[in-house]
Order: sequence, then C-alpha cells, then structure tokens
Amino acid sequence: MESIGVLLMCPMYSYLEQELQSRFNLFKLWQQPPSKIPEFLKSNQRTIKAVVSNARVGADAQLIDSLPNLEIVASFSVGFDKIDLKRCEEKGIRVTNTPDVLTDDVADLGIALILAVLRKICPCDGFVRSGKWKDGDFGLSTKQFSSKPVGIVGLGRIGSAIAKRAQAFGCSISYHSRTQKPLKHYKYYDNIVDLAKNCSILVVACSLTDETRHIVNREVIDALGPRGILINVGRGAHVDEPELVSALLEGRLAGAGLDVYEDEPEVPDPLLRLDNVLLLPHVGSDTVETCNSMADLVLANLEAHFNSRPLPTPVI
Ligand SMILES: O=CC(=O)O
Repeated sequence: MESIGVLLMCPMYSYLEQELQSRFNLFKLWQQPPSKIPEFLKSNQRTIKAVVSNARVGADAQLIDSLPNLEIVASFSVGFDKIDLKRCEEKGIRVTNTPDVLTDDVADLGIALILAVLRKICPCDGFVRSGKWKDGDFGLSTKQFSSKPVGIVGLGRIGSAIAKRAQAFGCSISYHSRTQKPLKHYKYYDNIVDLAKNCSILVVACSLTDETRHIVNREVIDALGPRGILINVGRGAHVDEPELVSALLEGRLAGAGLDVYEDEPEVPDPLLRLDNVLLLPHVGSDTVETCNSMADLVLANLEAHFNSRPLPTPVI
C-alpha cells in the first residue's frame, strides 16, 4: 500500500492523517501554494489513485479530470454534495462516505440547538458570566420545548434519529420527504410549506441535491412564522440565507439554530448580532468517538478497494 498515492484535500482529523501517512504515500494538497497546484497534480498524476475529501472540500470535475489514475474518492463525511458524482460515475471511479456512525451525534446536536434557542442557553450563560445577574433576574422570555410540534425535512437516518429524540420530549412529529414512509405516528406532508405551517420547530436534516437546494425559501419561512424556529443540521445551501436573515431581522421568525451556512466559514454579519440565533461552526459529527469511527471507515474503504474487497460504505 505504501506506493499508492492518496491525495488529502484539506487538513482533517489528526488520527486519520497519521493513519493515511503510515499506510499510503500521502500527498497534502493544501500544503501546495494555490498557483502551484496544477503543476503539482501533473507531476503526481501517475501515483495518485485515491482522494480523501470531506464535507468542506470535495472533488470537482476539474480535479477528477486532472488525475487519470484516480480509482476512488473516500469522503470523511456522510454528505457527498461536494463530489462530482456524475463525473466519477462516467469514469468508473468509486465513491464512499461515512454514514450511520455519525447519526447519533448529529441528532443530539439538533436537539441541543432546539433547546439552546428556545431556552436561550447561551444568552443565559453570558448573563451569569457578565455579572449582570447581581443586578436582577434574566427576565422571563424563554420558550418550552416539551410537547411542541416538530417538523422534519428529510426523514433519513439523521432525520429519524432527531424524530425519535423529539418524541421522547413529548413532541408530535411531522415530516416532509420525497416519499412517504410507512410510519403511523409521524404525519407526512408532501409539501414543505404545509409542513412549516403546521409545526413550531422546523429541522432541516436532508441531504443536499438540486431538488433540496434552497428548499427553505421565503414562503417556507413565512409559513413557519413569527413564533417558529428553524434548525439546520443539513447544509447551508438548503436555506435561502438572505431570506433567513431578513426574516430574523424583521421578526418574521422567532429564532434559528444553525450548524451550517451557505458559504462556510463565512457567516452573514447580521446573524452575529442577533441573540435569538445560535451559531455553531459545522460540528454536527465532531466528537472524538464519532471522528474515530469515521476515520476508521475511510481507512476501511480504502483498504477494501485496494485489496479488491467489497467496499463497506459505497455511494457508487
Ligand atoms: O457535514 C458533515 C457530513 O456530511 O458528514
């Protein structure tokens, strides 16, 4: 395996980097000055047979075309929206991701965002730290989570895990997805606007495709309304961000909890000044336990591919 070239697209979890370094001939793309990248790819194109990407930096058509010996793109993420799947398919390049192992963590974080927004956990923490508590109480302005109607966009692995957790809080669950699931206890809406009209908390947990880009637009935000909150643990591009910002500024939406943004790590400036918004730096699956499992899956996929064994978690 030491002779197989693996191209790591950006800095990743150190355990993964170390393991890749010890098993393969590892190239770190970000260590190249941007102007030297084409030359670097050209001089190593014979050796590089695998690309390791993640949710932030994938593999576009240009990169794929510049690596004629590329056999596999293994992503350290469940989402593969940054990988040009069509080009991979055309060229017979395999693609793998890291599903299942991160489901619980992302779902936990979704619930944490709901609780933090409704109960104003961060402003409360700031209130204590600033010493303002000594001058008077925080003031009664927080909202209850238990028993609120929760709407979920995308009832896949992560959406289902969020639903299960929200049910334990006594919430009624409804959802919108491409197809209705045979689930008696969850109400299905074939239209996301109707889902938003009928819930207080809308959680985005679907994968990003051409169909789901900007699925949360002005109409959906207005249907959720001035008492509703939006939680996004999917991808920033699911939400029309300027529309979200104006709805929050104009009081047409009560609050938002966001782990993802359209142009990460850029976050729209007005959001930074709103205290009904909780902003996280895309950390849904970032626990040590889960990142170890994700790294092991990336390694297992690469090892399987180069030993001609079935891939543990193939996308294509
Ligand atoms: O966003 C994180 C992932 O796709 O794993």
